[in-house]
Amino acid sequence: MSIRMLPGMASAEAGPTYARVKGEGVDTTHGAILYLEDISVSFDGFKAINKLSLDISVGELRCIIGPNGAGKTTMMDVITGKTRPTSGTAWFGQTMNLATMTEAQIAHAGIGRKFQRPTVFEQHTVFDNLELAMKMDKRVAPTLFARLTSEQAGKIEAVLRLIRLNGHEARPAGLLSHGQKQWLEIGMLLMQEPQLILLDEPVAGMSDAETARTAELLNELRGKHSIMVVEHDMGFVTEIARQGIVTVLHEGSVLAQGRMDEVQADERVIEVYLGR
Ligand SMILES: Nc1ncnc2c1ncn2[C@@H]1O[C@H](COP(=O)(O)OP(=O)(O)OP(=O)(O)O)[C@@H](O)[C@H]1O
Repeated sequence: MSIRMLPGMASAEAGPTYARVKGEGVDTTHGAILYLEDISVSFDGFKAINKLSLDISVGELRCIIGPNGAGKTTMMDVITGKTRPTSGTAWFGQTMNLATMTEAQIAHAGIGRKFQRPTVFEQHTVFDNLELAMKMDKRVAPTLFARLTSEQAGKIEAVLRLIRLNGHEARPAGLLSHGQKQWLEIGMLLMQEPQLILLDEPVAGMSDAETARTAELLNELRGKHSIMVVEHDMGFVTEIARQGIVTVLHEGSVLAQGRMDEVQADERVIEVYLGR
């Protein structure tokens, strides 16, 4: 991460920002869950994001790639309300203007983000982590110590299978491998049923086998959730992009967009990656 901190800024890794509840009232009648229009972000006059426009369709798995410093993290910070755009607009569905919402309101509306570094509750078991994530929903907080309904238990079971941690549910999360912790955190996001999931470098630090399993996991989520994945690992991106759109960011703008084979063959993309 090439993030320079300015006084008063919160750390990008400050902690989990889970979407709290399934988004209600997200108007996706025109088919898009997210619209970024002409977004710019300046830090002391330096344009980290420069007139960026991008939209994500409902159920799409969009991969975002780009060299270091391209503005990928800053873009996610704008979507989650951590950084305010200097100009431009960001819409969640047709009607929610993200620029007027706080980080907590955006999370509550249904945008869930997973940071690069896993932030699971290490002392708690895998099962408890998933249960706690589900019960962070403020509306059910009074039932924090109540028994799970069979529907809730079934949901946890389904997520455990999906994240390949069935059989590990009684283990303290602190004893999991790095990859397993990342899957658990994805599971915790899923428990909250976000409308849009943002994953920041999900396979960073994973073994090849863990990376392959993460690709399988994301392929299983395809079509069921709207997901934006920022990743440097091109093999992984190729696995999950399939025939979908890959967006290449460079100097804060969209440099190229298309299928993975198309963007990989694009001279401008080759140039920024190889620095020719
Ligand atoms: N808080 C900040 N203050 C000043 N400059 C910043 C700040 N955050 C990011 N930048 C700069 O903005 C540019 C974009 O950074 P950003 O972290 O969004 O890029 P990135 O594409 O996520 O890079 P990487 O792949 O290395 O994580 C970089 O030049 C970075 O140094």
